[in-house]
Amino acid sequence: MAAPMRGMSVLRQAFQGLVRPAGGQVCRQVQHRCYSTPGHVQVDMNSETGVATVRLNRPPVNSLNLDVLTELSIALEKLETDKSCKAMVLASAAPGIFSAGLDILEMYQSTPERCVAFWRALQDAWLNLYGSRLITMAAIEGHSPAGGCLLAMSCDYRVMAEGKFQIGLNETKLGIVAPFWFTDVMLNTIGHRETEKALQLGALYSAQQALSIGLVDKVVPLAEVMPTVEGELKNWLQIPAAARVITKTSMRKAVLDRLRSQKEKDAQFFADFINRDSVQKSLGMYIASLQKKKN
Ligand SMILES: CC/C=C\C/C=C\C/C=C\CC/C=C/CC(=O)SCCNC(=O)CCNC(=O)[C@H](O)C(C)(C)COP(=O)(O)OP(=O)(O)OC[C@H]1O[C@@H](n2cnc3c(N)ncnc32)[C@H](O)[C@@H]1OP(=O)(O)O
Repeated sequence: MAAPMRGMSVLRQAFQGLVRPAGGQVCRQVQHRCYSTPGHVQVDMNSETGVATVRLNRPPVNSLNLDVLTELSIALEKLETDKSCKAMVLASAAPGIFSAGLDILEMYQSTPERCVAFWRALQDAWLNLYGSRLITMAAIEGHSPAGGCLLAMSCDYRVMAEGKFQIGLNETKLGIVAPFWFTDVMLNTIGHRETEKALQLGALYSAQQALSIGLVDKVVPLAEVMPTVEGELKNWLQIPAAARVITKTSMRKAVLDRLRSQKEKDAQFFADFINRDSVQKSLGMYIASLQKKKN
């Protein structure tokens, strides 16, 4: 195993295949490169098709903490600069869940410094995903509330499993407020009227309801989600890449620039907002209600 290089995090080196982290695997084959680390984001690059599958892997519910968001950002950056990569499928390695959204424990009784670091990691992951040159598709094989919904909406296309799973920005139900850039992405996805209702109510939609308002693009049985994504990708891959990328960039630029121009202010605002007594009280009650559900 190569020794870690100075000035470069072990995590980043692991993703670049330079070190083999303890307990992890870095496998290189002719057609597939899998970057499997003890971390929470698995990347499988098919070099024959140019399609990478990125799986969130933080059981039980893929809640997004500082580590997951940092790993996701690094994985996306790496794929962005990989000339052989044309498309990325965002999926989950945990059954029944896409992502439960932000890790609520990162927002509850945390320090202001940790809150700022956590929020910066979320901003970077989102900027990398929403601003990606790649074709991005979400394979939603389970629940996808809040931050999970943000990730899915930030892709170019969404296929969701039918059944009991729900998707939506439910922040108000936790006593918190969807940040402006979450709102912007939802506005771009389902339009003003539906967003206004969805955000005020903190609505969580079934797959069929989500389809009817345009929050997802296709609903299929669970086992068909991945094959459907792969089929749809074939259409997208036929479009000349430069024309598609310019179109995507021009449509998303204003929303991306809005956050880019005020990242630090946004992070400070989050830390201040989340540490308000009233917000902490709401979060505490929400955490208790999640635990009570089980008893
Ligand atoms: C004026 C102001 C203007 C602007 C605002 C400025 C700033 C913005 C401020 C704040 C915005 C912050 C944005 C937040 C976005 C988010 O993503 S918040 C997270 C919201 N997520 C949820 O509400 C999901 C909650 N979870 C569930 O509903 C269920 O767990 C789910 C349906 C996903 C799965 O159900 P099930 O399979 O039955 O699993 P369990 O419920 O049994 O859960 C298993 C264990 O996981 C724990 N858990 C679940 N979700 C989370 C989570 N998001 N974070 C941390 N932990 C989670 C759950 O408690 C169980 O733990 P246990 O086994 O009991 O220890």
